[in-house]
Amino acid sequence: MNEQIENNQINSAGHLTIGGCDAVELANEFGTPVLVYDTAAIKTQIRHFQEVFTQNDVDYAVCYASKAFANTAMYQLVNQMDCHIDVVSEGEMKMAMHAGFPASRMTFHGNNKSAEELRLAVTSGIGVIALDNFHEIQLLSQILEETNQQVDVILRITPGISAHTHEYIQTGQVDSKFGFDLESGQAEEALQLVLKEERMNMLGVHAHIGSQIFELAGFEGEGEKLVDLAASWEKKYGYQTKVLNVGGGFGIRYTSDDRPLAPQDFVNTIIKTIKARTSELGIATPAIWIEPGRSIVGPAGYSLYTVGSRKDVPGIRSYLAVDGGMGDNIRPALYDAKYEAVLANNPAAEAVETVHVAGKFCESGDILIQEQALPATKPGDILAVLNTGAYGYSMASNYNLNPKPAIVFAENGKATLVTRRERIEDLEALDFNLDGSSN
Ligand SMILES: Cc1ncc(COP(=O)(O)O)c(C=O)c1O
Ligand SMILES: N[C@@H](CCCC[NH3+])C(=O)O
Repeated sequence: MNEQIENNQINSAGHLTIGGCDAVELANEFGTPVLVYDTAAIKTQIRHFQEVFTQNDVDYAVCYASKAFANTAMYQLVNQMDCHIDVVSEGEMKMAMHAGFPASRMTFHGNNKSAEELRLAVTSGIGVIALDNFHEIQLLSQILEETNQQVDVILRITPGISAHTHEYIQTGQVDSKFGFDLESGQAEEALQLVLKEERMNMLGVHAHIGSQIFELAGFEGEGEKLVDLAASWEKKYGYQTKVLNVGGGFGIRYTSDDRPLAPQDFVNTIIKTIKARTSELGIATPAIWIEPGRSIVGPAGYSLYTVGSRKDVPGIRSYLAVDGGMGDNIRPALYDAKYEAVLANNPAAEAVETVHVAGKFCESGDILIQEQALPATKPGDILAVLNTGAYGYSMASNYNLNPKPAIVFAENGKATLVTRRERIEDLEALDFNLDGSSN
């Protein structure tokens, strides 16, 4: 049996359970593809992050990076857990506020925030704006003047650290579209500008070195660089950094071969690194903020699909097709990301063959899993792809006009539909006829 499944995740019917709910019954009730979250797992991970800060006795904020997965219920859940959130668009900001999430606990990120987005942020009382570039400092300055507002800001810097992860998801290295470069003095120039802005309250510094990182070294280097920067700014400008936001990026287990540290262990090391360096340099330890996305929602998510057709290419391989694919999970096609699946209607059955799990999209690259050992399957079986909670739904598309899946939250044997399946009518509603009339 797949070692990522717990023994207590198989019920008396021999089916996989998620949050105490029978996965086959969930598939029957809500249809497939459906994305199911074990919400207890989300809460437990958030608590682990919170505990590691309290154990180390530092001021902190756990800012859930909502780009990893956002819907109304998720914003409400993280609000209940006293998290902050990171938002990167008008859409994320508006949905979070609509869900009742207070703007004061939001950090607004992005490398090309529009004037409208910045205006919405400041007039809604956004907690923090993460300044990313010189154009934005100027734009925000005008908007604050025009709206007669004040705002807390942090400077996003690129610390020049290349974390060992897929090139597309590295963001902290020097050659990055995000943030102010440290080495060339851009970050310091940005500080000088912000300190002159009476309507901007300089809260601190932010860095994010990449995503799905397994090694500690990058985070240690990041922590040290941020403290060194804070110390040098204090010495030179008398400016005391109140917040060091170290971003997210804590790697998770996708396949049985992955052996990451527990996410909170990365954070423990970051906290210890920062405390040691601040004490060495004789400055106060600022509050430490983290922005985990993947580690909060990734392992909690399961994508349920129905098995359909099959193609056996003699002597080469077999393709087992499911009713979703790159439209609901682009990661294998985009990053060559690896996943594992289990047969939800019999997860304990012995594997008898290795197949390619193919999606239904018109693209040869629409292969969800390259090599998956599985028991014998037949059309109608339910396949559960594991650890699909992060950057699946949030990067979903309507390629081939396939509607996006439904989302269900499961906990203590109770399943709640939190996002209904998209209907083709939802997409048609955006369109007009050829002559421009309503259709
Ligand atoms: C600024 C920022 N913070 C946080 C995250 C979340 O990263 P992860 O989901 O890897 O924890 C990202 C995405 O990589 C990001 O760009
Ligand atoms: N979307 C990426 C991570 C990038 C995060 C954005 N900074 C993934 O699926 O792994």
